[in-house]
Amino acid sequence: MSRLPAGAPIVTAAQMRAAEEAVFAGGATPLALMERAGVAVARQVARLAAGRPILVLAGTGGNGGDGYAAARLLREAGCDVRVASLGPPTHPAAMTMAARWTGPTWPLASAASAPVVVDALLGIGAARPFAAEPAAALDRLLALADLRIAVDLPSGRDPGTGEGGIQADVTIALGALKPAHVLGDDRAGHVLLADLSIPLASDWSTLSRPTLRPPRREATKFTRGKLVVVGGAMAGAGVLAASAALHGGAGYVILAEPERRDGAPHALVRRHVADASALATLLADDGIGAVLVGPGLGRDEAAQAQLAVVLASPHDLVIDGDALTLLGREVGARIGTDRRRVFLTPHGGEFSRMFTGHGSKIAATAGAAAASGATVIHKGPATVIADPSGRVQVAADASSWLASAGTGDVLAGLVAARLAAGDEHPAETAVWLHGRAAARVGAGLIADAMIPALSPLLDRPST
Ligand SMILES: NC(=O)C1=CN([C@@H]2O[C@H](COP(=O)(O)OP(=O)(O)OC[C@H]3O[C@@H](n4cnc5c(N)ncnc54)[C@H](OP(=O)(O)O)[C@@H]3O)[C@@H](O)[C@H]2O)[C@@H](O)CC1
Ligand SMILES: [K+]
Repeated sequence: MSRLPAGAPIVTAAQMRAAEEAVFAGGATPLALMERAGVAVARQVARLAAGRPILVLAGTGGNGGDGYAAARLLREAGCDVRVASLGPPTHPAAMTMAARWTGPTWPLASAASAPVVVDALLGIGAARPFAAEPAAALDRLLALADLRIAVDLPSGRDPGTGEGGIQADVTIALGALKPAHVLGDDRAGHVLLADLSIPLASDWSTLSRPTLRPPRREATKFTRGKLVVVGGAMAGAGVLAASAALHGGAGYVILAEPERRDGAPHALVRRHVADASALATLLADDGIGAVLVGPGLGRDEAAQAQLAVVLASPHDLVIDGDALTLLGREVGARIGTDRRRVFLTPHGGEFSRMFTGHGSKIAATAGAAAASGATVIHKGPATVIADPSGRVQVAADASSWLASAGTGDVLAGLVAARLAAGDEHPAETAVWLHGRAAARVGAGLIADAMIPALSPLLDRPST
């Protein structure tokens, strides 16, 4: 997945159409808007084709209209362009664009391929799978291409969920990103966003770059963020989370462990907490900024008792791993968000054990946040962060090397550190730091290696 623009709105197909209607109500014509799309597509295709012959596959709707417009502009610019048509356009503006195209045109079934194929068959209006004949022609034409550029969406991809569609190398998103550009598999390839000057308002966006500031001059280790990480049966998970919290900006991190252990990092304050009542005593401290529970916790009775103590404490919470599974469907009833902030960090399996999600990953996560009153950080190739107010940010371009043991513990520690340190957007900052640290470590990363990569990011947030 490509590096997407930060803080870019993500809209549903319905929101996109409503935004277009508002532009038309303001006086622009559908033909003028389609021409803008054609200009944006032609510019990118010319750059990417770099002189190679181009075949534009044109559908019958608005997406096809964009294709005819781009084909004309590319031909006027001196490119070698042909069109393969799915059939006569039915969309009024597309009919005009097809009439303005005077270059060579073949039916899809009998067209020869080209090194660069531009897929302008279906965009947000894809209504059903292709019939057998166009599907076979499409397979043949795409198989012979060196570069496959999709206009707006890879044809057949569900705009809302990112499921299905042809395999593209590059997708030019028109006007705004849709969920299909950030969710699902890699079939959209490298996503480019073409600005068509369509005003948009959305609660959903790609992840924003965080504002990171050094500690205040008068800060102490305690005011910078005092965090308790509740460790459990798997000692390494707690240490990873606590270490990430230290390197992620918390001033004082206590790792509460069921057994006496020591070792690096020595800046970590280790407390032996033999049972739930000892944990309750430790948590009876107003100076605690946040508590993290879940990494390596286990799922036995002792874990249940620890979790109950954490939930009974008044502190802001980050709940991860086994603790999420222990909460299951009761999560909303048990966490109590009226007097504190709660952050849940499930991967897909944990999410489905807690919530009955509907619709796309974005919609399901937003629904989970609204239902539970917590901020939900739904991890995966696209990590969706939804808060109870309906605000959603999506981090879709993280390294696939993050699919590795312990990286979730690092993320949970980071969220907890930012929460304890008073960051206004702890989830967003943590996910951003996590993604950037992974990028710095690169191929073959292990979770331990991400931790030293975190601190430099606090100093140079723009890298
Ligand atoms: N957003 C913007 O601001 C702008 C958007 N613009 C562009 O408009 C696009 C949306 O246009 P759209 O609404 O006409 O839908 P689109 O994707 O062309 O598909 C509908 C057509 O495909 C057909 N069809 C459907 N399924 C099919 C199948 N399986 N097999 C075969 N045919 C099938 C369907 O036919 P029907 O179902 O009526 O038989 C209908 O003709 C958008 O993605 C963007 O590219 C720009 O022009 C301007 C600015
Ligand atoms: K397309």
